[in-house]
Amino acid sequence: MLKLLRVFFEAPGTRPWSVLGALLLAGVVEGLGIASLLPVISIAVEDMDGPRSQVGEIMGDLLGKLGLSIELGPLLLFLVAMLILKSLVMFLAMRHVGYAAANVATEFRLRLIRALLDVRYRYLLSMRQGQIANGMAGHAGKAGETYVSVATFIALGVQSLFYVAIAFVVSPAMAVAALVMGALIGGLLHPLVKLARRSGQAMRFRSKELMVFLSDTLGNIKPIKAMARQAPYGDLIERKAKALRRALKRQATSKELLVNVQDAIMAVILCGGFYVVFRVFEVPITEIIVTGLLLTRTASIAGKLQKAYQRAVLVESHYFALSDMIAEAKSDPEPNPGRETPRFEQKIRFEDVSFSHDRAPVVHDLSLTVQSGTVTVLLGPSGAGKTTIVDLLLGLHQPDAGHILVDGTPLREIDLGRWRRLIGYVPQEPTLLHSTIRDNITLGDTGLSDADIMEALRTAHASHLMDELADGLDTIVGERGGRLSGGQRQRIALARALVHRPKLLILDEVTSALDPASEREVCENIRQLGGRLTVLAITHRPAWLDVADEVFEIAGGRATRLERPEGAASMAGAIGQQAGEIG
Ligand SMILES: Nc1ncnc2c1ncn2[C@@H]1O[C@H](COP(=O)(O)OP(=O)(O)OP(=O)(O)O)[C@@H](O)[C@H]1O
Repeated sequence: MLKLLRVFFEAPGTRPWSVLGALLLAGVVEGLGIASLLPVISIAVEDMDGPRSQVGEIMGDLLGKLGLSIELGPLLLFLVAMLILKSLVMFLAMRHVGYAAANVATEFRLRLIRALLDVRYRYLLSMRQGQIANGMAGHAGKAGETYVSVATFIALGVQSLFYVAIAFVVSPAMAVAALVMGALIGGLLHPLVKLARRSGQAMRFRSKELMVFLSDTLGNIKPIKAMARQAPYGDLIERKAKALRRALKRQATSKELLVNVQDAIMAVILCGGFYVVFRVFEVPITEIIVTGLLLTRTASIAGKLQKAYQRAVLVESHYFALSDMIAEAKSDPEPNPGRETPRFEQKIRFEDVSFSHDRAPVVHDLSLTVQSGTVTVLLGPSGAGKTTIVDLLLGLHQPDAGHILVDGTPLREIDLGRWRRLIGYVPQEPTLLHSTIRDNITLGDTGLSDADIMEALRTAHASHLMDELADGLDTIVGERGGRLSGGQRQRIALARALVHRPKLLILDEVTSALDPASEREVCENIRQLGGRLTVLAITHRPAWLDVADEVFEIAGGRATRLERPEGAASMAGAIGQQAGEIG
């Protein structure tokens, strides 16, 4: 219960106190309306001369102060006015709850994205994309639902509190009896509520598992189809889907059990309670009718209250799973202790750098130098550690030993944000956003003009692409850039890396999907940037040889500088040999 109250008061993007204030106001107004029933009923049964209840007295005084006489017409008008006012306040409060639910889902999604943008890179590597997608889509939507259920539960709770309070004033004995009945119902249903909670958690776990798996499936659909593995793969999916189906069935059972057992228990307890109360206590006729009405209404609200609680319990695990996901990501932010501003005017130096992802070292006592304004190429067999070296230079990983120096300043003393803003980076498998070419190149930076974009596209040998596409820069590239060829995707990714005029351009197998002629042109364009741009390229492609000033072979965790005594031909041989090893 406390956990659910936390949802109401702590959910992001909501105003709990104003909602609570409106709910209380609605309760007061409704209470006044109901209390005005007492004199109405007294008049109806012509009981005005008999003993009047305390509430009847109070209402009489209040209506007198408002200038209303204790007559049926004005009393009914007052009752109707109060009930309409209550509906209006309730509408405003619950509409606010609906808006707040939309805020909760959106705010959670934004918080998760922001947390992931700032998290330590190693943490991101350990997360599965499907898990994140599930958090964004499934959990966030359900978190909004959780909020609505909790707020509805609180609204009904406030309403029933007012009913019970009035019942107390009208007939304390009946009110006590009602409370005892409520406690009995709650106590008897508690095990079923626990069961519903457990089945909700199991369903969430299974559904997350299946979502992650389905999202991975989409990433693997091409090889599955290419090798005609649909049938066995379909069986695998079915086994996982069956586990979710079992969890859903258990959830359906516990839900229906709760609803129907609740109705049965309530019927028994209410009838029994009424029998005892009416036999033991002699209650005036007006009080019997009013408290009867109040308690019937309270019982119906208690039923709704129970359902809202049950709904909240079923979906709360999504809310807390997402909160935990965000808290976990926030608890592992990327370290950035450095304060120095890098200039990068001379060189980058790796000095005896060692690093391991797990236990086995990937980079071991590695030393190499990248001179500013040159093109440096890293070669090496697959898995040799080339991408890891680049990741170390980007500050995504920290060396276990040794130093990376930028113009003599250790990278760990340099502010990583400022350092990375000097870098243009194209990863091995560039993935484009499902958006326009403009968005893909600027990544949301509105300070970049179309002229900047076109210049970057020219350097990436992709400006002619704009003439071929009907919508030019506004062309939507499709999911993961699926509407473009592999080579076109790489060129857009290259333009993205060049558009903010970096000082250091890092290219990880960037021309691997290009035809030799396009590759030569890209290399030549990059060569022409020489002097004001330093290029560090991972490649197996001989075309890079013509533009490389330095070539390092990465093997056994170390870098060996390849000499160029016989000129380009021997280097081409070396690169060709590397490419052969990879192929
Ligand atoms: N996140 C990681 N966790 C554990 N091991 C990793 C991780 N990333 C890479 N490795 C391992 O580190 C080694 C070097 O990987 P890296 O990607 O740097 O090689 P590479 O030379 O760039 O290979 P390729 O040419 O195939 O891209 C490999 O053995 C790889 O399995």
